[in-house]
Amino acid sequence: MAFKWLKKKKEKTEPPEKIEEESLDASSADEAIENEAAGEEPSSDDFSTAADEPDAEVQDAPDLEPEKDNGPAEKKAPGLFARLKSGLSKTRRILTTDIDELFLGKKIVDDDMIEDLEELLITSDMGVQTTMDIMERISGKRSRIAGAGELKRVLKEEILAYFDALPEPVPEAAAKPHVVMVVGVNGVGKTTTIGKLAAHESKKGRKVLIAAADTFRAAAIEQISIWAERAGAEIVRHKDNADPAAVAYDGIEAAISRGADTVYVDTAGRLHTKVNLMEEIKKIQRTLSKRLPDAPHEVLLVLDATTGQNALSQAKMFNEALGITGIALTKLDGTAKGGIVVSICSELNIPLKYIGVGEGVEDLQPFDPKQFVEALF
Ligand SMILES: Nc1nc2c(ncn2[C@@H]2O[C@H](COP(=O)(O)OP(=O)(O)OP(=O)(O)O)[C@@H](O)[C@H]2O)c(=O)[nH]1
Repeated sequence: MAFKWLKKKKEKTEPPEKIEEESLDASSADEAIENEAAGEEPSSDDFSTAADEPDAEVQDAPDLEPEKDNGPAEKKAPGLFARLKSGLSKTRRILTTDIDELFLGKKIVDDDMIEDLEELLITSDMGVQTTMDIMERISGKRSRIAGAGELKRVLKEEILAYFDALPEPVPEAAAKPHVVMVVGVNGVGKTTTIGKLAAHESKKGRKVLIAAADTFRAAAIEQISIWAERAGAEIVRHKDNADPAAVAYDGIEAAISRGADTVYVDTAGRLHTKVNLMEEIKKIQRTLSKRLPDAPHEVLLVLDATTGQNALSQAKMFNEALGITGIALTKLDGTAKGGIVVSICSELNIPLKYIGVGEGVEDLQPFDPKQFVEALF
């Protein structure tokens, strides 16, 4: 494909900023769908009223009010899907509206339509390579595509094929304690993701311990302590600027002696291009395996969807350094570029485990390929 649309791009009347603004309205419209979701409790996502700062270095979880039951699974599922749809509304608005428009006044897929579709996929951040790949396969099927609905169905099929080809994720209950080291660049949502995962685990009755190994930023220890308290998890923390590997070691030690099921190791955000910081994180990983062979069982890389294709280079470098076993992709609700999910799955051979579609606890969801494509188109 020659990407002829690049030449035409300047002629377009609607700049991306405009699309984002309009999409905000779509987002609120989708909240209505969410509210309709049968029997769903709103998630408790206000963490501003946190309890006092803990003073002991190793702390027990406080007794918290048990969380409200969201009802039986069959009630919960539509609620989660509605959240997913709501979170992906910016991307969906671009993909579906524009695909519908492609077919206005036309009955068959012509060359112009192929070019426009190519542009659409690139705009949603599916990446050049993945887009070319998809377009080649769609071109081969164009005689069978007679309308927008059929085109969306074929696109869903093609995208699902990437998801199906991914390796199986690490099973969660295989080791006790199951040690999860959480890594990523600054501000992608590592701490928040740990907080949400810890809350889910605790809710399932599993004993969770968090090692606050992000000792670089004073506020980070406070932030993770608040999440731990909220989730009913225990926390191991040292003073600011302590050796993060020592915190990680003490975390595993405490988890073994207390019979914790899962340990999350929070690490400081670091640029994947800074050699010394990448060496530091490798040291944390080695230290974990010294105390517990095979640990960390999971190296979870958190990526921010709003950074687009840059997320791919982050993933490649973290993977080279540590061997990433799973990805959590956050902030899909903040972008019209949700196509990055497809790009990540097609270009990296790493399971996408979780996606973040909002700030509430329930907005971090296990990645479900079928639900994702349904929510996308
Ligand atoms: N809208 C939205 N915001 C999110 C999501 N996940 C995380 N955030 C927000 O992203 C911001 C940064 O999250 P943190 O968890 O502090 O990020 P971090 O990676 O731990 O940051 P550092 O420790 O500084 O590297 C916070 O304001 C979170 O609420 C998401 O899925 N959607």
